[in-house]
Amino acid sequence: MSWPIAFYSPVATITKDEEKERKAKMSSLIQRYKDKVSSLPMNVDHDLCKYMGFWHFHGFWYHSKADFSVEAIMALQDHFEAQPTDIFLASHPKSGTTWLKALAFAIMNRNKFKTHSGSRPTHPLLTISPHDCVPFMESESFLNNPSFVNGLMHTHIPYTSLPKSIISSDCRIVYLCRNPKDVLTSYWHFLNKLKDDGSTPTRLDDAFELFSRGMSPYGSFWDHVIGYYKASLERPHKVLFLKYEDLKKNPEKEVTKLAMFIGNSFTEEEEFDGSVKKIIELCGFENLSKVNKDGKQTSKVLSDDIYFRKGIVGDSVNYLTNEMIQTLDKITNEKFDGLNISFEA
Ligand SMILES: Nc1ncnc2c1ncn2[C@@H]1O[C@H](COP(=O)(O)OS(=O)(=O)O)[C@@H](OP(=O)(O)O)[C@H]1O
Repeated sequence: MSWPIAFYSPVATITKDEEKERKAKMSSLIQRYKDKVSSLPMNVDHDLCKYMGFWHFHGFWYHSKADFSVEAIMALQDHFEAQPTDIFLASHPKSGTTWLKALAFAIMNRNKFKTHSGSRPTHPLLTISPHDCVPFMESESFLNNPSFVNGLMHTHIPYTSLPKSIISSDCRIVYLCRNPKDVLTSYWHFLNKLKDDGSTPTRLDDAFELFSRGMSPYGSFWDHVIGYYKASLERPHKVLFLKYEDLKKNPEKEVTKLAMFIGNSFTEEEEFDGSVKKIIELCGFENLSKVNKDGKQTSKVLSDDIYFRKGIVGDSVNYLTNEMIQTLDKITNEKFDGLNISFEA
């Protein structure tokens, strides 16, 4: 079966009729995958699945309430054709995706848009969300209209479940990893922000129990990290492994590394004239959270401000109990045993 439309179409310009036709074909294709998804195993063995159900697919868990993603992954696996020049940003949810999107977009488009000048600044990151600058592959809007600039896309798909062409085309992948305790803390806050309809908030100990059993969207968190980490050792020129904590601690070094890896190294002049610092500032939590603070847009599923909370390292100590911290540290030590992955916080 071939994809009903040309799937790879950078910044496609299509007519309204073509768009309508594309959507109709896409929803019938997705419907076929929905039938497959309904036969996947779920975490029904657990009390919490009443309000936090997860499908199990190719060794990872996917939130059943956001069930579109599993169909989308199946569709992408069967039909997505990556190009060798594409750049894929990858992360487990709540690991700093928004930040990575902003940085990669700003680096790749630094000669195109103005951040500061006497005239009106034109940089998209001064007015719109990083999520609108870099599309999320397994989303409905991307599948319906796969347009993007510079071949830059983001995915949460685990390495072993990526569409095969992403590996075989030899394109580059940047993975951002974060301390699991902060990932859980961020995810739990996010879950409850989603419930601004007054429904019962998710309790932290419930979120903790599921997370530590590997049940987070695209989890287990640890297996997600291990997949990309090992790939970065096997294919260092094609897979770059970054850490949120390193970006916080030494942003210039990490941003320079990122720019070099994606083929947009800073020139000596740029390093000298403060260009790296300007990008870091533009993509910093302070600036982006300000730009995206009035995020309630009716046309969007999620508001822009939902991706910004504190943006710091180690906030988990303010929420997790000592017992939770010890359990997560133990899992992390066991899972990452023999791997050079560690976190300060
Ligand atoms: N620019 C910048 N710098 C540093 N940190 C940032 C930035 N933007 C977002 N954040 C923080 O990242 C957390 C959200 O994670 P993600 O962006 O991965 O979320 S998502 O997966 O796209 O839904 C979430 O972390 P917590 O504050 O710990 O909840 C955000 O605040």
